[in-house]
This record gives sequence, structure tokens and C-alpha cells, in this order.
Amino acid sequence: MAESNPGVVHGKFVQDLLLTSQDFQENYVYNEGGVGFRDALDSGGIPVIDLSLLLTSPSELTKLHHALSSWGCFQAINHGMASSFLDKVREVSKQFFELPKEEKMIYEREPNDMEGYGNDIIYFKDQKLDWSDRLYFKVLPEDQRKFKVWPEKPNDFRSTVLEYTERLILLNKVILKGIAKSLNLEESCMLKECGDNDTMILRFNYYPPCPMADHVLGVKPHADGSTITCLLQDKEVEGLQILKDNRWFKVPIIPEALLINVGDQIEIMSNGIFHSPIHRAVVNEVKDRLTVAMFFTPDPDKEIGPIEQLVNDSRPKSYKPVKNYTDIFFQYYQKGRRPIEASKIQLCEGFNRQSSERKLLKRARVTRKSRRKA
Ligand SMILES: O=C(O)CCC(=O)C(=O)O
Ligand SMILES: [Fe+2]
Repeated sequence: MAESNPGVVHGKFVQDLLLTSQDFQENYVYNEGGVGFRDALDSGGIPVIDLSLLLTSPSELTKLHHALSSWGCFQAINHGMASSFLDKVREVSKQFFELPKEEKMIYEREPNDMEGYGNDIIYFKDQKLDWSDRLYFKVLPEDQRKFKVWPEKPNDFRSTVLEYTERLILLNKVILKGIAKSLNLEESCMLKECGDNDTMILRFNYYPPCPMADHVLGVKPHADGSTITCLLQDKEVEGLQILKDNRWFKVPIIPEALLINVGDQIEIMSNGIFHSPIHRAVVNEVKDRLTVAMFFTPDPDKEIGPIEQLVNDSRPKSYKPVKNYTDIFFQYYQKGRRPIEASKIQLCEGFNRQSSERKLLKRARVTRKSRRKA
């Protein structure tokens, strides 16, 4: 695994990097297969879902089911937050990254801690680094808040974050209820599966402009380890891409919408009916880009696994139960591997095939018998 002590080192701040530096050449640039990162397909196909209708409208639930089984994500509108409030969240976040370096460094991530201002943890020597600086901290459970890494500048940063958190607690409930209903499960099934002490983590992603934008990634391809992730996109600069059917699609900006994607833990709970989409972020040559991601995860002490009602003969259990999934997530991520592999039951494909082959054989036997009788 790591050549350097994991978690101890982090990269230079991208905001400070000089293009001529050796670090830039070696660690940020993808020489092979990394040309034309920005040549993705346009996607108008990502469903837009009206959250105010989700729990009462069967057609909105059908749309949700389709969105999460095909794309793994959707654009949420009518989520109860005014556009002016979303702008406020964007504004205070940007103001933080625009502070002089020494003011940001007050909140620097400490070695061996995930929370704070920093960027990629370096686990091994040739690790590819993301062209982004981040601020990352837990907002729930309340008694685990580390206020020392919550910026006090700009003045309204903390109050805005607290209000945003309250709003997203409600939004998460609506979406998890909708997910359960769209799978014909009891409405509170997913919420119960997440336990009482569920976690919310906020990550501010700041992508400075990058002259080699076609060869550099803001965030390397990954799927989130969350149950769901709520992403507030930059209002002007696109960058997010989703992998679908082996092709990259650009996620369009809808300024008043929140992009919701399911993470690995809903993929596991839904026994693979819903997919945690692989996504990445590209950067822009001249403009900076800022996004705010809220990750919802179950109580780390609660074991989660495929919901029993979603396991049957034609869909056998495809995942082993997992606990505290966030813990293994980052080490896999930095190695470019999918942590969900740790939970997948490897015989799944063979078993599926055997099970459908068994069905076909049974059908053939019944047909032969009825022919003989005739
Ligand atoms: O900034 C983006 O568009 C994507 C960010 C992301 O995927 C993440 O923070 O997990
Ligand atoms: Fe992500």
C-alpha cells in the first residue's frame, strides 16, 4: 500500500501551484488516455424531478425509479430552498477560497484527520492528484462538529452552513422515503436502515483555472460512498461528468436545481436495482469553479445490507453487509479502485446466469411434459 505514511501528507494547495513545477508535471497530468477530458457528450437526458410532488405522485415515483436505475442521479427542483438562498451558499463558499492564504490556513486539515482545509491525502508515490482544493467537515451528528475547522470568515459562513444543513436534513428524508416507495417498500424503510445516528459531511470543492485542462482532472473518476449525495453546482461553469453505458456525459447546469446522486450504500441496500454512478469533474482553462457536496451516510455502527424484500430468486443477494463504509472509501478512491468491490458477492454474475438457466430449463421441461400429455 502506501509508501508514505497514509494520511500524514497532503499535496500543495492547487491555488498556489505554478505550472512549471515538477509536481504539476508528474502528479496532475494524465499523459495517456487523458487527452480531451472535456470532450464528453451533452446530456439533456438526466431526469428532472419535482420534489414537492415526489411522495404524492405515482408518475414522479416512476420517474425516480427510472432515473436511479439508469443514470443513478437526477436534478431536483422545488426542493423548498429559494434560488437566492442557494446563491448565498455559493457566495460564502467562494468568499472562503478567496481569503488570503494565511486566513485559510487557520482551518488547515491536520495530519491524520480528514476534516479541514486541504486536498488529496497522499497514500503512495505516483498517485494522481486532483486539481482542486477542498474544505471538508462533518455537520451531523451535532456532538461531533469540529468547529475549529469551520471558517468564521466570511462572517455569515457558519450561519449559512447551519441553515443549509437544516434544509438538507428535510430533503434527505423526502428523497429516502421516495426511494423506498419507488421500490414498493414501506416509506420509512431506508431511513430506518440508516439508523439513528446518521452522518452528514459537507465538502466544498474549489477548482482553480488550469491551462492544461484537457489533461488534468478536478476529481478523478469515482462513485460516492454515501447513501445519497446532494451537489450544489457552480452556476456558470460546467465540469461534472457521469459515466453511462461506458460513455461520459456532461451534467448540465440548472441553477435552481440540486443534483442528487445515489452512492454505494443505496446501491447495496437496493441490492443493485439502483446504481451509484461513476462520475468525475473536469476543470476550466480560464475560469474557476466551485461546488458544494453534502454526503449523507448511515450511522457508522449500523450494519447495512441488501433489504430482504429486494432479494429473490431472480435477484439473489449481490452484496455482503458492510459497516462504517466511509472508512475504507478514501484508500480505495486514491488507488482508483471502487470500494464497493469490498462488498460485492463475486459469484453474483455466475449465480444470476445459473438461476436464469435453471428457469429456462424448468420451462423447457414443463413444455416437453405438456407436449407429451397432448
Ligand atoms: O464538483 C463536482 O462536480 C463533483 C464533486 C464530487 O464528485 C464529490 O465531491 O464527490
Ligand atoms: Fe462525487
